[in-house]
Amino acid sequence: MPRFAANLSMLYPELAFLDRFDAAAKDGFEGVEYLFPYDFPAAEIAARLQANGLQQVLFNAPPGHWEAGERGLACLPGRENEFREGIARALDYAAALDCPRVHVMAGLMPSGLSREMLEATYIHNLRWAAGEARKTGRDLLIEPINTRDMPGFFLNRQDHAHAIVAAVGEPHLKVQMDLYHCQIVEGDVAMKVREYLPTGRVGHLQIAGVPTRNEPDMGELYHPYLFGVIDEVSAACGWDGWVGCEYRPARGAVVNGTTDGLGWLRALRG
Ligand SMILES: O=C(O)C(=O)CO
Repeated sequence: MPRFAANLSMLYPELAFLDRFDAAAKDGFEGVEYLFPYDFPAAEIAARLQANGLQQVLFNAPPGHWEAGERGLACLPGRENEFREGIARALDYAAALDCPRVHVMAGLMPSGLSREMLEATYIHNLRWAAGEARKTGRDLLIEPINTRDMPGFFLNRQDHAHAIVAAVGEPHLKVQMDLYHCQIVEGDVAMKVREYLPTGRVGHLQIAGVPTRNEPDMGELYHPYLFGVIDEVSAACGWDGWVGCEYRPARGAVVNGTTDGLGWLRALRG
């Protein structure tokens, strides 16, 4: 069975953020991920992790003006200084939370700029950032995201993400492979797991039911089969990453809605 991490930005929506750590541990999770820690002092989050015996496995670098609709800065010409400040802040939090990986969102494509210019900026920024991450022994991740959920997002496909990682040429830059986005954009998910996990360039997996982004036992993907493929390929190639449960509980923000929806995980645990 893969190692599953609770995504605290989406799971336990009925609870205040800091109370979600406790809830995840009670549900048997040993790792957590979420979008952003920056509203809280790192020491306060570290205390929650420690009190619950949880590992921080992933969070995101500052994405620009999230409330104004921005979704990352990495491909945006003219925002390089802000990008670098965000990476420095993220790496400080990663050190305080003992988190081995940070997701760096690409950004939305501004109108009037060529893809070539965005790609050159993206590679330039990522090369600098991955060099900073290397100094701290942590990985930065880039994630292809579907444009139904995030119209205009620059990075959408696994092959593009792997080409970027190759072009950057830094071992501390890896791909965050979200099977939910992968199914929506590309399909053939099991074969893509077989293709990409053994490359050593996948730093993290994420899952959700497709198309509604609810529990993985809902929708068109049959996750027990995919978990078997992940287990088989991991055993063969030595992949030992986490699988983030990044879905919205179908029952929403009702008390125990997330826990009630974890039947898929209880079934795996036996
Ligand atoms: O929207 C997603 O899938 C993300 O992981 C954003 O970080």
